[in-house]
Amino acid sequence: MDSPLAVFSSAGAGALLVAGTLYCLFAFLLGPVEKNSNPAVNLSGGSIAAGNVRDKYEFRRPKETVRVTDKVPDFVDTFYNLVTDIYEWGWGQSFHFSPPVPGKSDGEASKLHELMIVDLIGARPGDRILDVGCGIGGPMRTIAAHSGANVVGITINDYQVNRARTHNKKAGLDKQCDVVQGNFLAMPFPSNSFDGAYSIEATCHAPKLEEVYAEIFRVLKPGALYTSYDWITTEKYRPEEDAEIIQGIERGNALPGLRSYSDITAAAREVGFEVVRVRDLAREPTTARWLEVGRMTYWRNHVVITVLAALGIAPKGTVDVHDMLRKTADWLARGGEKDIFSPMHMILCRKPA
Ligand SMILES: C=C(CC[C@@H](C)[C@H]1CC[C@H]2C3=CC[C@H]4[C@H](C)[C@@H](O)CC[C@]4(C)[C@H]3CC[C@]12C)C(C)C
Ligand SMILES: C[S@@+](CC[C@H](N)C(=O)[O-])C[C@H]1O[C@@H](n2cnc3c(N)ncnc32)[C@H](O)[C@@H]1O
Repeated sequence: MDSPLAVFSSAGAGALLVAGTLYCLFAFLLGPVEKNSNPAVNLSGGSIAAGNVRDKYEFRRPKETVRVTDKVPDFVDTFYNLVTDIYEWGWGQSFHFSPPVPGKSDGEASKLHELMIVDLIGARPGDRILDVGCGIGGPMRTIAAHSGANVVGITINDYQVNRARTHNKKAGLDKQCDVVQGNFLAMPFPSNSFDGAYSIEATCHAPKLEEVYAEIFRVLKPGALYTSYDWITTEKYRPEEDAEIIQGIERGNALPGLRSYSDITAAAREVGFEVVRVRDLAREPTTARWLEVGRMTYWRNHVVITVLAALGIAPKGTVDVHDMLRKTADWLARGGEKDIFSPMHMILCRKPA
């Protein structure tokens, strides 16, 4: 007969095995902890009450992209209420793409892409830098920590302001990083008050690019630099063949209409900027490596969200939003593969001294 100690230790080993298996399954389903500063159990509708998420999603699902100029900021705000938690959970704290860097992980490549901005605009300790359309502040924290500059971010979405402030505090950067809710088409900042500015994949939400550029121009000090990574259609885009792909991208990302690469330089010059440099950072390699959402990842996330929504932990409607994002990812990949679309068209401008 087994000694009581032996029985106890084999039961203990069994329990440990079950616990270990459950933990691995849980970690597999919810994703790696370091990536998910926002675990799946926190998925919400942003500032929209959980019970209203489905109605709001129905509201923002028109077949046509919203093009009525004065409705765009509200529409974009609703969009970010619906997607912010899913983005943070499934992508991270930086809501943008980045070119792959050989030998570096996706996270490292994303940081390098953000750090390039420090060099481009020459951000230095003590400078006051503006982040136009800051999301939940991933890039802001990287740039502030690396450069020693103070960064002020603006986003239309109140929920993102709260997330960004929480993360700034956690990172010990709340003295250097400030976030305000507001419309980048009419910013609550005095003229000539920033030493530099940048925007990452945000000005594509502006119905008229000249309007947001004019605001950035106004708040920059003379001689200061502004850089933008923006979404554009490339010279290979043929509306008669490719319109469906571009409309798919616009619909799934709350864009009022993608602009051609040539419109970017024209808009910058129109508001008075000197254009210093222009480069498409997505052109090599030509495949859409910047959007590799594996099928396994999608299905894992789909299962997690479906279960959480069925249990009433995630709001009803989250499954629809997630499904919409998967379709969006397909349109983005098709646009990238055909080389008719880039999310990383870089422009560097100076406000004349
Ligand atoms: C600049 C913008 C957003 C760019 C990207 C951050 C997001 C564009 C598409 C998003 C995603 C698509 C698929 C999702 C996936 C189905 C889910 O399981 C996990 C999250 C996704 C990967 C999600 C993450 C963010 C994007 C890549 C726009 C709005 C101007
Ligand atoms: C794709 S996210 C990019 C966020 C951030 N730049 C990053 O890379 O993590 C676009 C951002 O632009 C902001 N935005 C869009 N339209 C805006 C507007 N009219 N005024 C202020 N912010 C706006 C959104 O709220 C969101 O924070």
